[in-house]
Amino acid sequence: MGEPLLELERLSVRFLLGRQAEVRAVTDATLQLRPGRVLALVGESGCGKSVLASALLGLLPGNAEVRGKALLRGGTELLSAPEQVLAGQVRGRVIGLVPQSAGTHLTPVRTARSQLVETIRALDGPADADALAERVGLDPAALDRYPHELSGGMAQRVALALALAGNPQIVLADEPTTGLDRPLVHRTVDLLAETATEDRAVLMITHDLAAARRVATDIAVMYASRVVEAGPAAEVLAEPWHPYTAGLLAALPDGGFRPIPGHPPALTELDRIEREWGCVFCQRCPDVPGFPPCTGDPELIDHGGRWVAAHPPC
Ligand SMILES: Nc1ncnc2c1ncn2[C@@H]1O[C@H](COP(=O)(O)OP(=O)(O)OP(=O)(O)O)[C@@H](O)[C@H]1O
Ligand code: NI
Repeated sequence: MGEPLLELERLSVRFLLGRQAEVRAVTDATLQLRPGRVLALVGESGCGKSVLASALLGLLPGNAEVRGKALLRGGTELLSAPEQVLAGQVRGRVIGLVPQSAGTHLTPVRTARSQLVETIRALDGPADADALAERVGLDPAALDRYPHELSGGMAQRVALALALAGNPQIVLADEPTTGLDRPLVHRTVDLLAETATEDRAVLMITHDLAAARRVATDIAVMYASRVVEAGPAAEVLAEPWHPYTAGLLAALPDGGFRPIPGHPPALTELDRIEREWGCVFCQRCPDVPGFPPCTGDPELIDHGGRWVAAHPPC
């Protein structure tokens, strides 16, 4: 496997809310994104996925406290890089973003083409608008439409073309399939997966485990700010080691529609919960039978390329 394009080392984000209240949104996230790979970052709403993405792009609000490292191949450390570097060298050029609800990010009064051409120009992109359209499976003639004239699937393709305009090595897609019907979910994630090539990787943030199963080569499962399990997607999804991953799978239609009882803890309570219980999932853990007891250690441990916290394989 190639050298990682992006390596996160203990990336942590806290939001300071005043009066000593803190939201622990991301805790010690350690991940590698390698060329040719599609890494799905999955987990329930509110577990910290989008905050992690915003941290990489330098788009967090002023009350965020960020720790750890996010190293790009070539040496740039994103978390300490000045805004000038992120704006001029990283966003769009090394990391292309496919935003949630793609259509709403397009300017309504201009054609898709004029927006794509402008983006290509601003990023000194190597491909022209028609070539980018072809690459994402869009008829170049559709670029001459206004956003309201594009179907949901076309708008997704335009968004992906915009993300690819600066020929980035990393495509970061935050919930690219929200609000789409199943066939369109499939088309969108397939298209994303196709952009992962020998020199490019995709980081796909989603709570849609079925979409992740369809295209991800690697998966990282987040719960209450922490990555609790990570590894090759096929292995993790066929035989999860963490009871939370198992719980997510059981909640899928083909897993029997059995949602995990209870709710994730409030992110303001995580410090206390970890002091008391060791692991943030323990309060819901006993509800998943058939797993060895929790060690109470929230650290993600590497077992030969598969990573799991608190629940080592037996
Ligand atoms: N500026 C902020 N100040 C305080 N808390 C914040 C701020 N931004 C986000 N949060 C909190 O951080 C937590 C993680 O949010 P995040 O958006 O990363 O979740 P997510 O996993 O992406 O969920 P979803 O699937 O709903 O997008 C949430 O509890 C959210 O309320
Ligand atoms: Ni546990």
